[in-house]
Amino acid sequence: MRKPVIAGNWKLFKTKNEALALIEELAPLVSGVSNVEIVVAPVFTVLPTLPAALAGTGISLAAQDVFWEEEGAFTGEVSPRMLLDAGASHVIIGHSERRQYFGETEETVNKKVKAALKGALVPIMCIGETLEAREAGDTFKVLERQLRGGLEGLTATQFAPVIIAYEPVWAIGTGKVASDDQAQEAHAFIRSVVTELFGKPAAEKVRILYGGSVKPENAKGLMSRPDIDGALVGGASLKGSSFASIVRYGE
Ligand SMILES: O=C(CO)COP(=O)(O)O
Repeated sequence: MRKPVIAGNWKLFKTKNEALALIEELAPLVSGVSNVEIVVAPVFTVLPTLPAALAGTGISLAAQDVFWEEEGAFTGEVSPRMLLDAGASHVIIGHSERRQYFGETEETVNKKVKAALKGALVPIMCIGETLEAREAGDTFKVLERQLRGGLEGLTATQFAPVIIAYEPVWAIGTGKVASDDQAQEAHAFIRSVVTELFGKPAAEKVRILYGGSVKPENAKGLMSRPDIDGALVGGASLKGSSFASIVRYGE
């Protein structure tokens, strides 16, 4: 059995005090949840503020990006070691917003995934097709390219901690969630590519999260599909009540 992961990507929202207020609201609402892994991903500057507030809540901390070098003359970047130092255990890599606005490519995603693993961080590697690619019938082609590129050079053992997030770009922030069938179809395909790359045991173990307009109303339907092992939530993670409802989708 794969333990589901519900992760909140706060994107470019929440200052320190706003983040602390959100955790104060969220923590009691998810206390006692042990069948789901809960992760929140604030901006870099907020990371070191949260470990004290998260202690004993069972909620893990993720960064939204990472650089692949450990240290050096790389102005503006943050390394895996520094994320660990700030209290993060996970890191989102290759989000479509980074691919779209900040020149992230399969090659940079691959370097970041490898650096995160080497630095003992759990990578949450994001992939997903644009509307254009879906309409052209290229969804699987894009997903396969992003998977093979992002995971290139890893052994099955190295791959083991990786979490994959399928986020169709057309569903992000649009309110247009993928149907349960569309998401399941993509997730099953992703698992089949992981089987080819790393073998069946790795594919059976890997958690594949769905992201794109996940809300309390649609979480349960998505999560009931066999290959959907969690959610990467944007907008609905910014409020304690809605994020907690998604975490408690099964109740
Ligand atoms: O990009 C996302 C999470 O990483 C999804 O964002 P929304 O839930 O706001 O659509």
